[in-house]
Amino acid sequence: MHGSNNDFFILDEKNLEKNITEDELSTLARAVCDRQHGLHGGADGILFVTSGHTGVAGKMRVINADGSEASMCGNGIRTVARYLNEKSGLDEFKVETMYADLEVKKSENFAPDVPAFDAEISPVSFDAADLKMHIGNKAKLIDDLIPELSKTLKFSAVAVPNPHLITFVSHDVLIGSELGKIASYLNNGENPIFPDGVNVSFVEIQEPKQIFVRTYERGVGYTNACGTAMSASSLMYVLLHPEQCGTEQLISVFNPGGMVKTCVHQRENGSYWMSLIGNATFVAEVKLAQAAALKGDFKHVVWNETGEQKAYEKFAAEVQGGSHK
Ligand SMILES: N[C@@H](CCC[C@H](N)C(=O)O)C(=O)O
Repeated sequence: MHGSNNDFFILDEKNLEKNITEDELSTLARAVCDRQHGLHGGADGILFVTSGHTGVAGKMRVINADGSEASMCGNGIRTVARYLNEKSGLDEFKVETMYADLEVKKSENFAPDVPAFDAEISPVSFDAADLKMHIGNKAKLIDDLIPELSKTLKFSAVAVPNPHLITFVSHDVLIGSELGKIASYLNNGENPIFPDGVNVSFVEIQEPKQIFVRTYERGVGYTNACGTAMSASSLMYVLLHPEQCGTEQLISVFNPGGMVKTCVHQRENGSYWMSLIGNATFVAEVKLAQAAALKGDFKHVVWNETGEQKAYEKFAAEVQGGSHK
């Protein structure tokens, strides 16, 4: 499945041949997601679906391509929402994630045969402790320089709740090599600023209420799109450019894999949350033996295409023609 071509394998615990250990889940993610030797060209991660606690339709765990676990995945939760919607028949329900039970609902199709879902992205925090960010004794970072990374770019850090570092750039910087340089350093596991890594996004404002987000993800690398990054970027856009866009206004967020819509909300207590609305595309139904998959042996995989990708590609080509990419 994918959201904006940010692709995943959904693995439902109910379909396992036998219980999987934490180490095996991580090994499986590395094996199936590998872009060279993985399953059908690999993926950005595994979304592990379990039943969850009372009051939710299911629980989503996010295992990155490198086997690490993330607290949230914005594009992923829409595909899990669709998966659970088709299993339960419910159009609106909650999904348990690492830190919160999040509201999801079926949305209007983005285009013919391009089903879409709307997901709550929350909780939001700017605190260095939540971000596991160490920049001197700074408690937060909003539109500020990090001289070790760049003499000119100003960064903002926000957890939604996975950590994001965001900077607004020109078109040339957006498509240049600086994102890769900065993000690979911050995700090398040795740097003192984000020792646990961080998702890094370069954002171009294309016109009022329209941005383009390019992301290098922790645990993955360059991705077609990152839903939490697009939500975090929308929040920073509203906070830093209130003259262009406020809360409760729809934002078109373009990315290398397509386009989503976001909306920033503020609760009475001042805290923020975002709606992330975008496609939830099922590419194929896949069957493979558990033991073979763990060894990275995909010779006997059964891969049945749904046929949905064609409609998505038509939609993506149309919307990308409409962005200023
Ligand atoms: N692609 C996701 C985010 C996945 C997790 C991320 N790599 C992390 O480690 O925080 C999204 O759509 O939000």
